[in-house]
Amino acid sequence: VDPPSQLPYNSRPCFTSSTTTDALLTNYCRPSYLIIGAGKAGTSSLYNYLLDHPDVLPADSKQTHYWKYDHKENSVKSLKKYFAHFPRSWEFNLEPDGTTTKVVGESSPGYLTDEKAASYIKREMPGVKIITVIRDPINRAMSSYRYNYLQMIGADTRQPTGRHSRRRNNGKEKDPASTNHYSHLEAIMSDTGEIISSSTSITPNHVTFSEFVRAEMAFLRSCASADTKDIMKSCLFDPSTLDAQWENITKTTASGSSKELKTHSSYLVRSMLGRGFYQNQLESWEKQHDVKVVCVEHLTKASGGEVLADVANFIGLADFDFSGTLNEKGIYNYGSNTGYGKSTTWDEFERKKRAGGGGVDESLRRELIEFYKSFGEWDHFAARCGWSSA
Ligand SMILES: Nc1ncnc2c1ncn2[C@@H]1O[C@H](COP(=O)(O)OS(=O)(=O)O)[C@@H](OP(=O)(O)O)[C@H]1O
Repeated sequence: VDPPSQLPYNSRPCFTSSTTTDALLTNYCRPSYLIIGAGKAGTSSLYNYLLDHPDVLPADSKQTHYWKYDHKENSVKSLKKYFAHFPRSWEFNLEPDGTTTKVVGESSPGYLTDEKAASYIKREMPGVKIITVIRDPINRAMSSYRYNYLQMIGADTRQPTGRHSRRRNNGKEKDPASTNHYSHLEAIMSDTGEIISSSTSITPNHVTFSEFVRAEMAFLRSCASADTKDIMKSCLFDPSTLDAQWENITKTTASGSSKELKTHSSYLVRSMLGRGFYQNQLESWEKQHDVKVVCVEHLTKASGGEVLADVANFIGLADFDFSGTLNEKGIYNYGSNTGYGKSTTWDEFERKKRAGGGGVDESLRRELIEFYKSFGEWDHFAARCGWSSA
């Protein structure tokens, strides 16, 4: 447990006429904490759990992705657009000197992969507390495969799950064949927990998990610079290397060209393993910010409350008893019950787990552990988070 922290901005998150010369920003308030990722590692749960603290106010949405997409504008007008996602000063119970114990935050998983975001955030919100939730990278990759690939290429029977799916059909009619096809797969996934990696016979035109990760391993091995092994810089930021990886998937999978590759979240699919290089991504953040790393494996019904108390302490909040939070709130964005504000009860979660399936084949898992080890990534967090190395 770290020593208690101070709230950012000397407890003055809001711009008042005495703290800003920019009339446009008056009464707007800055987030005091950002959950920067990792995607599919439990960011929705952490965001929603923290809202239990009486001094944490909700933003208008869990994620804005502002610092990833809009920061280039770099104008007061654009900043105002960002701060408009958060409550205004009158909701913060400001003291006459502008201080408050209340905070607001947001949770945009795309920030972690973007070292430029680290600098922009530092410039505009110095002292903001940075939180990352991480997860066994192989389980994270499987979750991403289901959500960013399987669901996206056939997201027809679901509620919208974010900006990607809202864009998906451009308002056009859905293809009835694909609706039937994937609703069948989804039914199988959610009802019986059938193993996805062996479901080729059900959906012969989708790329399997094993095909994806094998292609990505080959790609990352070939482009990561041998001495630094810095995969973020060498492999994931250059669109041309990503295109090469895409082609590689088509070449290396049997009848690859007839498989359905296109999805609106293609970047996320192309970096299913890459986004599990947590330490590599965190380096640029840790140089500039106070960073707290949380293992999702510790966010259990039994002891998740202590982890949350530690996170609250890190933000600078007053002590609060989170022991009932996880039990009450359940697990957010679980399995096919996707949605940043959608939760699944622990009983349901346990039932699905007992039903089994959907996991990663043992020998492939061993191969992936060796892969992460060869870059020095696995050993960084495996013991601390309790990832199974067997
Ligand atoms: N408390 C707790 N313990 C264990 N696992 C948990 C917990 N909370 C969320 N999760 C799992 O995290 C996955 C969702 O992650 P995110 O909310 O970050 O996804 S997203 O990137 O915002 O779409 C999603 O993983 P999958 O179910 O494997 O897809 C959730 O089940």
